[in-house]
Amino acid sequence: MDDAAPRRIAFQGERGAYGDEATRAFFGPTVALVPCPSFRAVLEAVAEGRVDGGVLPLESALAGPVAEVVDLLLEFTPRLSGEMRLRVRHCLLAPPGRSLASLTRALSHPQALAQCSGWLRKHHLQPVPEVNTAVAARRVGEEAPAGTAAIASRAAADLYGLAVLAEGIEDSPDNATRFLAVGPAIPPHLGSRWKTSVVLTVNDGPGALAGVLGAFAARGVNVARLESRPGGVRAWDYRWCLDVDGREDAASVRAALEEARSACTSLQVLGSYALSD
Ligand SMILES: O=C(O)C(=O)C[C@]1(C(=O)O)C=C[C@@H](O)C=C1
Repeated sequence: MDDAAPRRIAFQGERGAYGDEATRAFFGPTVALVPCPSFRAVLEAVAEGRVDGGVLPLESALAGPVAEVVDLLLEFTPRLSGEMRLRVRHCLLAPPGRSLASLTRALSHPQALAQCSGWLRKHHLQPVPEVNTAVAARRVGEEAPAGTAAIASRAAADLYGLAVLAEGIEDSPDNATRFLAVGPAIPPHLGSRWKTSVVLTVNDGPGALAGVLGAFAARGVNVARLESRPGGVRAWDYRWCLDVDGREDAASVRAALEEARSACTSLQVLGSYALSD
C-alpha cells in the first residue's frame, strides 16, 4: 500500500448514508470513499483486495443487531480492525414545499424505520423498506413520489435537495449504531480499550453455555455482547457470537478462551480490535 495515497474504504450505500459518515469519522476527511450496493459487496471488495478496508454497521442501540452483517462476518471472517459508535440522528425528508400532513409513507433502511417506529405510528406514516437511507433520500429527491418522504440524515437532505420536515425523530435520544472497520487498514486515533470477538458452538445440554461464560467470569473478563445465530451443524443448533473486553493476547482473556474451548464443540476467535473514544 502506498503510504501517501488516501486509503480506499468501502461502505454500503451512497454519499449521505450513515456508513459514509462512519467511514469519515473512522478514517478522517481525506479517505477515498468506495460506495457499494450491499454489505456483501463491501466484504467481497475487502476479500479481493480491491479496497484497503470496509466499514459495516453491526448493531443499533435501539433496533438491535444488523443480522445480515453478523452473518456475513461469520461467512467472510475478515480482519477486524476497529469499532466506533456513531450517534444516529434521523430526519424526515421530503421535496421542498410538501407538508407533513400530505405524507402517507416513509422510505428508509429497515434499521432506520425500526429506530423511528414510534414516531411513524404517531404520525400515521407507513414504513417502506429501501436498501439504504441515502438511497431512499436520493429516490425521493429524484422521483418525488406522491405522499412519500425519506428517513435519512441531514447530510442526505443537503446532497439530494430535500427539505427537513422533522429532525431527531428516532425513538430515543440515545440512538447510536456500532460500526466495525474490517480489513488491513487500521483506523487512526483509536483509544486504549480493546475487544475480542469470538464465535462458538456448544453441545446441547444443561450448563453448556454457562460453562463457557463461567470461564470468562472466573477471570474477571467482561462479556460485552452475546448473540445467537442459526447455522450450527444441525437445525436448531446455534452459533453464539461473543464480544469480550480485552485483547486476545491478554493473559486473562487467553486463559478464559482456553478453558472455554474445552466446553465448546467449536470456538473461533474472529479478532481483537481497539475502540474509538
Ligand atoms: O442506511 C444507512 O444509511 C446505513 O448506513 C445502514 C444503517 C444500518 O444498517 O444500521 C446504519 C445506521 C443506521 O442505524 C441505519 C442504517
